[in-house]
Amino acid sequence: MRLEDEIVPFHRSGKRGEEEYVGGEEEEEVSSIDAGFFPPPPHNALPVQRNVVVGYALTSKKVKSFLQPKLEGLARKKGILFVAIDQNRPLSEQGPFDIVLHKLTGKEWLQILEDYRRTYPEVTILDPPDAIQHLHNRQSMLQCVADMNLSNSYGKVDIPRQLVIKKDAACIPDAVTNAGLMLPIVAKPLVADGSAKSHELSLAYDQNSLQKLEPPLVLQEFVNHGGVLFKVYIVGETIKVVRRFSLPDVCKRELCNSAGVFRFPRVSCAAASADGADLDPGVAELPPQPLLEKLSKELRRRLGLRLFNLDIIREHGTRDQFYVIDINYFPGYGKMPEYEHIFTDFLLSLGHSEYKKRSF
Ligand SMILES: Nc1ncnc2c1ncn2[C@@H]1O[C@H](COP(=O)(O)OP(=O)(O)OP(=O)(O)O)[C@@H](O)[C@H]1O
Ligand SMILES: O=P(O)(O)O[C@H]1[C@H](OP(=O)(O)O)[C@@H](OP(=O)(O)O)[C@@H](O)[C@@H](O)[C@@H]1OP(=O)(O)O
Ligand SMILES: [Mg+2]
Ligand SMILES: [Mg+2]
Repeated sequence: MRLEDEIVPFHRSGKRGEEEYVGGEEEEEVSSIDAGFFPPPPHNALPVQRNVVVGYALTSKKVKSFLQPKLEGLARKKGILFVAIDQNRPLSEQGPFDIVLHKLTGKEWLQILEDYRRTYPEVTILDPPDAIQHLHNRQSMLQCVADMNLSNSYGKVDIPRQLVIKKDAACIPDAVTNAGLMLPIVAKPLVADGSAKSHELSLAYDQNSLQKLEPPLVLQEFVNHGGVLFKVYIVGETIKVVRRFSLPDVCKRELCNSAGVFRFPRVSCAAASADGADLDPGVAELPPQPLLEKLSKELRRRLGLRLFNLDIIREHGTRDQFYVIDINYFPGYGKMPEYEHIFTDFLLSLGHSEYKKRSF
C-alpha cells in the first residue's frame, strides 16, 4: 500500500504513529533532529497520511550533498521525515523509524545495525551492510558484471581485463605479461572504502614503472572511451544516466613516447558534467536504455542493493561495446537530475514498517 492511499485514525497524544495530522494553512517547520515528535494539532487539522520516518546515519559531507533543502522540503510535503541518528545514543532508543538510511563504515556501526536489524526486522535498512561490503573491494565489486555476461542486440557489457596484486610490487611486470594485460594500465587501490586513499588512482605507461605501484591493487587495462563516461544512478527501480568528462584517450604515439606512473587523485569528483557539451555524437550518445535497464535490474538483484551508481564507458570507435569500471554505494545523488522526486517516491514505495510487520 502506498502512503497516498493510507488514512490513519486521528489521536491527540502527540507521538508518531499515534497522532498524525496536517495543519490548516501553515506549513510546519520540522527540524531533522526532533522530527519524530509533533506539537498538538491546530483545531482545523485534518486526518491524513501517516509520516514515513527515515533515520539517517551519514557523514557530514553526505548530509550536505544529499539532504539539500529541496529534498527535505519535498519530503516533508509528501509526509517523509528525515531524522538524524545520534551515534552516541542506543539506536533502539531513537525513532521509531520506518527506514534507516546509512553510509558509514566501521565495525562498531555495522554491529549496531546488525543488532537493530535483528530486533526490528520490520524496519527497512538501506542497504544491508554485508551487501554494501561487497562494493568495498574493487575485485568483488565488478565480479557480478563479469558473471552476468550481458550481451544482446543493444550491446555488450564487460569489465576491463584486470588483475589483483595483493603484496609483491616486484612481481607486477611479470604478472601483467602473463595475464596478457596491455598498457597503459590503471592501478586502483583494492579497497574502495570511501577513504581519500581509496580514490588515489594511477596510470602506468610502461612495463618498468609497474613495480613502482603500491599493492594491494587492482590493475585494469585502460580502455579508450573518448574522454566521456556515463554515470548510471540507481534508486530502487529507477535509473538515471548522466554524462561526465573523464580521462582522455591515450593514443599509440603517446604510449610509445611516455614512461612512468601518473597519479590522478579523485578524478570523478573534479569532473564536470558533460551533458550539454559539444561532443562527438559517437562518444556522447547514451548507452541504449534497454541495455542499462537490464544491467541495473540484474545488478540490483545480484548485489542485493537498491542505492548505487555505476560508471560505464563505451570503447572508443565502437557503437555497442561497453565496460563497467566502477560501482559506488549511495553515491552523490545530489548531482542526479530530479533526485528529490525520485528519492521521495522511492522512500514512499517502501511503505511503513508496521504494515510490513503485519504482512509477515
Ligand atoms: N579501465 C579504465 N579505463 C579508462 N578509464 C578509466 C578506467 N578506470 C578508471 N578510469 C578513469 O578513472 C576515473 C576514476 O576511476 P574509478 O571510477 O574506478 O575511481 P573511483 O575513485 O572509484 O571513482 P568514484 O569517485 O566514482 O568512486 C574514472 O572516472 C575514469 O575517468
Ligand atoms: O559523499 P561521499 O563521500 O559518499 O562521496 C561519493 C561521491 O558522492 P558526492 O558527490 O556526494 O561526494 C560519489 O560521486 P558521484 O559518483 O555520484 O559523482 C562517488 O564519487 C562516490 O564514490 C563517493 O563515495 P565514496 O566512494 O567516497 O564512499
Ligand atoms: Mg568512479
Ligand atoms: Mg568508486
